[in-house]
Amino acid sequence: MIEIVEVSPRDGLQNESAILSTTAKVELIERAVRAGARRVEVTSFVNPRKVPQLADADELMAAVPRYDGVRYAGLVMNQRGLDRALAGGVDEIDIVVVATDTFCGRNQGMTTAEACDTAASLVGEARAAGVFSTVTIGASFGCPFEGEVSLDRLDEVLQRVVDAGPDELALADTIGVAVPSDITERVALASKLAGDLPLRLHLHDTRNTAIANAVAAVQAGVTTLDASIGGAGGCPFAPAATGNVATEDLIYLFRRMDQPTGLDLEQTTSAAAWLQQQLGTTLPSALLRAGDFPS
Ligand SMILES: CC(C)(COP(=O)([O-])OP(=O)([O-])OC[C@H]1O[C@@H](n2cnc3c(N)ncnc32)[C@H](O)[C@@H]1OP(=O)([O-])[O-])[C@@H](O)C(=O)NCCC(=O)NCCSC(=O)C[C@@](C)(O)CC(=O)[O-]
Repeated sequence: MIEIVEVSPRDGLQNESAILSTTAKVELIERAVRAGARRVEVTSFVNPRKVPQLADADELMAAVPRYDGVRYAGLVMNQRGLDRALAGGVDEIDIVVVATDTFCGRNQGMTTAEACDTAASLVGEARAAGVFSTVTIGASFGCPFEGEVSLDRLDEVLQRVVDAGPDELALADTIGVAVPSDITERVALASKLAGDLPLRLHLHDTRNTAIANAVAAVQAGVTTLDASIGGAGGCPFAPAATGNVATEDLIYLFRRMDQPTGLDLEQTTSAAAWLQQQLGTTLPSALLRAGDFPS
């Protein structure tokens, strides 16, 4: 079984010029849940001046309906964010550490080492509160400011993140530069350092490699992948960022590879069409353009 974590309400919306209402965000989450999503990253608890698209995180948490077996995650990067996420009743927190100092500074005003220290403290507090934690390492495959991220650098960051003790580790291809051989190599490194810690991949499709990378990830033993309805998304602090791999494109891929995801393709594609209309933009999803096969 491939587990797809739906990130459209957070990553999908954070870089859009249109700001959806809280009601529309709730509808997006409900549509994802109706399509079968069981883990949804619903928002982020960051400085609202830096990411105005998600400034209503507290209101959203108060408004979103809860369903048995569905876990809601919130992105946090500092103590204030954790406090808000816990007050909102998230089931999971996702903490970000960016692998290069330049990008980490632009994203969250810290060096990578400071972000690792912060992550360790946030993980500890989340665990004490009974909340599951993931640490996502941004720019694990390349940085828009520093270029290549060496294996040695990733090794160093991975060790510090593993020492922080999260429940799950994620490698992110923030600017969509990875190719399948990079996935194989870096998943092997993470698996070696992380032991039994569950590993998740967060792929952006900036250079049309995300589907190939998803196949490589599964072949390397990763069974949890992030994806976004319609392929919406991108990091506002990375120049020319584009969206995540589209959820419906992964559902199609894995269905034809006889690897169930538990997600409904028709409902997900219909959610993508709805989201496209809400955002007033053309989303990059292939299934939205071409339709299912056989139809
Ligand atoms: C990290 C912070 C929060 C540090 O926040 P900061 O602004 O550097 O912190 P500060 O201590 O200088 O505070 C400045 C103001 O922000 C407020 N503030 C401070 N923190 C919070 C908070 N949590 N919630 C609400 N307000 C907050 C704080 O109260 C203060 O308000 P003022 O006194 O000026 O009125 C900030 O730099 C920030 O918001 N950065 C945005 C980072 C972000 O959202 N990036 C995009 C998501 S990461 C991503 O996309 C990558 C990922 C995960 O998808 C994987 C991948 O693809 O790589």
